[in-house]
Amino acid sequence: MRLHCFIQSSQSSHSGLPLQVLGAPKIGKPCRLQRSWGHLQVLSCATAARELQCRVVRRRSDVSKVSKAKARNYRRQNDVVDSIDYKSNKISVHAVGKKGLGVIATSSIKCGDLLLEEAPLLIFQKQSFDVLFGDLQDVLVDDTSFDHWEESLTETLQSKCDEEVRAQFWDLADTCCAKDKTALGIARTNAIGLSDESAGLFLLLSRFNHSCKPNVHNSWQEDRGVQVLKATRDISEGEELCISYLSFLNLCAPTRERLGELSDRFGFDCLCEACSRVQSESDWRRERLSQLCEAFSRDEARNHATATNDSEDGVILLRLKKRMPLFFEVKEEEMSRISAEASQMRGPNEAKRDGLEDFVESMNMRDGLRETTDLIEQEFAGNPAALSLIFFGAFRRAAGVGRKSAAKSLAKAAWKATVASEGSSWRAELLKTLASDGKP
Ligand SMILES: C[S@@+](CC[C@H](N)C(=O)[O-])C[C@H]1O[C@@H](n2cnc3c(N)ncnc32)[C@H](O)[C@@H]1O
Repeated sequence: MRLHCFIQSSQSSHSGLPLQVLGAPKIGKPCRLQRSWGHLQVLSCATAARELQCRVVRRRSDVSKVSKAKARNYRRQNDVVDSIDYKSNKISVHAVGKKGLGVIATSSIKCGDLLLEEAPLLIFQKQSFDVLFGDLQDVLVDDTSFDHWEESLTETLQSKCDEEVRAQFWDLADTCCAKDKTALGIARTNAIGLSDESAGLFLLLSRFNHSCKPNVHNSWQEDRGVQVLKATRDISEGEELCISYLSFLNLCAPTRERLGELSDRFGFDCLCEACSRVQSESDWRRERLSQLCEAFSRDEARNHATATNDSEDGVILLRLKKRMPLFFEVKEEEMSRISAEASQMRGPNEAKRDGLEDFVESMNMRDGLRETTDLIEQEFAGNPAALSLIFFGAFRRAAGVGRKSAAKSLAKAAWKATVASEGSSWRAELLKTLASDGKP
């Protein structure tokens, strides 16, 4: 059953979801998002899609006058492309063949260049996760729930967003619907996990397609309320800019598994270069990388793989984790604990015996790191976000067994890689401190 059919057949009425309006976070000024969310937050829409070095350029002067209905059909009537063109001297939205629209480099870009900082248009709270990330069939089973969400979202957009932002929202891709777009279909296609507790929808970030060999890294910086996008390698003018919809550990799965995951969770057959080329060598390298990753960041790998139980909540959480494009999945509180532990590093004899001996036995850290960084170079063009994950895992291991000077060097390497992939985030700041004196 298609989503649009379902809407037409539904008779239920809107019972109203709690909504909150927030002022838009100011880029550059720290702002902590409110915790007392309703199901859905709407940030001030006039300024919701703030970008750095990137302004919205309207190629068609009549787009802001496009009604919702027209906006829904806009892409069909106009054969895709160019309804709205977000342009800066570095990035621009264009048609990229079968993938629909995508983001293209309009000039050459250096590794570590900041491409975009964007605040979310919508923030969804945990209660929305099943409708956003659950199986489409399950969402369609309960028509009351579907209508409830559809009407709530539509009304929110209508009442809280100006016409221009509404047109941009309705212009986003909706891969759930065969015919007319729905607000929920757009949200399901474009919403992105921010944490275990929230997801967001971004107007420009939504135009970035996925690649299993991404050249852009996006990180959610909660203290500033923005997604920060940075180039993970040098990029030539005209190249498509792609993020990863999968976490790093999932990117290390063999091609067939990745294709299955992307098809199951996102409903598309991946056309990226990594999935299109001859796969055997790449699959071998990724398999080896995932073994090494697991050794370096054993805890995160375990959480990532098993952060579920048989409950529905557990399954949704696991799906969310798998689609969070975070390479560096460590919470702020956990980082504080780690840094506190690191500041009191104990000698090897006092080190905990919970598997660390196995680790030291089975792996020569230096050789392991060299092999890992070589593989990341070959498979992911030296992606600094992947490197930061590895160096941070190695730092934790070294700190855990009391190898203080190795731990400091690894914290320094993790700090540099984090700055390259995220900028001066709180994680980078903490790593910098750990690299200098081991204390937060
Ligand atoms: C968040 S949107 C990305 C922007 C979208 N292409 C557009 O036209 O607005 C996600 C959708 O883009 C398409 N897409 C993204 N990455 C892709 C890839 N690697 N291969 C094929 N399709 C892709 C899929 O249809 C997917 O559901």
